[in-house]
Amino acid sequence: MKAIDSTRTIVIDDTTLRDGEQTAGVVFSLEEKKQIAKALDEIGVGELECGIPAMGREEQASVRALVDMGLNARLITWNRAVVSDIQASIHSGVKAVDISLSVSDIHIEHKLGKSRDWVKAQLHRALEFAKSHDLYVSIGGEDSSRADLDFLCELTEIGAEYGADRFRYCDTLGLMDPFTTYDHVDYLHRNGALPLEVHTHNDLGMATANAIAGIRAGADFVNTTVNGLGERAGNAALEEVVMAMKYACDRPLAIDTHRFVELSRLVGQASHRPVPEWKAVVGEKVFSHESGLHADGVLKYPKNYEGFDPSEVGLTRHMVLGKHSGGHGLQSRLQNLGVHLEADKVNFLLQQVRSISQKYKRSLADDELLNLVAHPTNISGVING
Ligand SMILES: CC(=O)SCCNC(=O)CCNC(=O)[C@H](O)C(C)(C)COP(=O)(O)OP(=O)(O)OC[C@H]1O[C@@H](n2cnc3c(N)ncnc32)[C@H](O)[C@@H]1OP(=O)(O)O
Ligand SMILES: O=C(O)CCC(=O)C(=O)O
Repeated sequence: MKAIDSTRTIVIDDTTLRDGEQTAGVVFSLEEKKQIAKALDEIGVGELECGIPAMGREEQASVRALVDMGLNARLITWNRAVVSDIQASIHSGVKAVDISLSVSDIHIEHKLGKSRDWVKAQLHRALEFAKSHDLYVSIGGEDSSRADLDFLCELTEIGAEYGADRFRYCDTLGLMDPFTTYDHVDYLHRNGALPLEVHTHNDLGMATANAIAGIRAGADFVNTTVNGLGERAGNAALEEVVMAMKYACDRPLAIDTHRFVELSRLVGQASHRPVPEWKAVVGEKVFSHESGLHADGVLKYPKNYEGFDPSEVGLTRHMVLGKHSGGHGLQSRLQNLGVHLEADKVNFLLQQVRSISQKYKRSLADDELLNLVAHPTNISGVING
């Protein structure tokens, strides 16, 4: 497995506004799209895949409105390998397009009803048109992970000949594991003729791992969505890929992570897909500590049980009292509340905390703890609600 060379520039192409909005039932208003685009741009995301102009006038107007914001990020649209789709993108004002074609035999036969030769000819036609309009082009290899890798290499050669800028390897159905993703992308990196982009889906829960594997194997562009929104089980989550690059790969990207939670909540609301409390990196409770040994460890030195500081992504730490608590965690909580008890009283209180937590199947609030300190033997009398 290769280390990620520090001289490589890895570009995030975030597709919250395209694949994210393709999530069944999700629609962003123009105002929401602008807020999301602005926030992504401000934190340093390099590219935004921002819509599908072929859908019609309203989508074109929203892409145009994003273009008019004058963001630093490159705006790119999704297009079939069809001249009229690309024309619609030009009409919307973007200077970069993803030109997508199904590349697996399954799709070529059973979706397009065509042949590999048709795919090559269609790509050629679309590229000639796009390049005659000076567009930056990523070739979108839909269903690449089920395609013949040598056919993909052939497509990159056609792409290079007609001026395409990169090839997007798509695990469209999210069927890959990181090891095979690595092997495929590595093969294309060594034998293909274009820089690579990876687009991974989460159907087997491996989108982020596969995105990282693709980068390790040589892809310089990676697709993400905020909260991992996207078709079916979603895409690789922006916040996960960025934090994994920093902490799993020792290769931080130039992204301001402090606004991840703000961005996550914005997209959660706009998509009507609230963010689960346990969502990796941005879930409200992913820095909550209840278990005795963990709480003790965190109180002594947070890095004992936290991979990074919660403030780095805009979260805060919660110390929770419940069934699994230990004496140090309880003592610390009491001290924060201005209560000082001897060790034997703390031990007794801890047993009461356990009983309450088990009986009511939850943790204890501060006022319940204070009530318990005042009335240590009256368990049912100290509980809220
Ligand atoms: C894996 C992905 O996420 S790819 C992105 C998919 N995103 C979307 O589909 C969302 C937006 N899509 C749309 O608004 C519409 O589907 C449109 C505007 C693109 C096309 O609409 P319609 O013309 O009504 O066609 P419809 O979607 O029903 O069918 C798709 C047609 O495009 C063809 N097609 C599909 N992909 C491609 C491609 N990459 N290149 C060329 N043709 C394609 C299909 O074979 C079918 O053609 P047919 O009519 O000859 O059978
Ligand atoms: O660019 C493409 O070809 C399709 C991208 C995509 O959304 C996918 O394959 O899942």
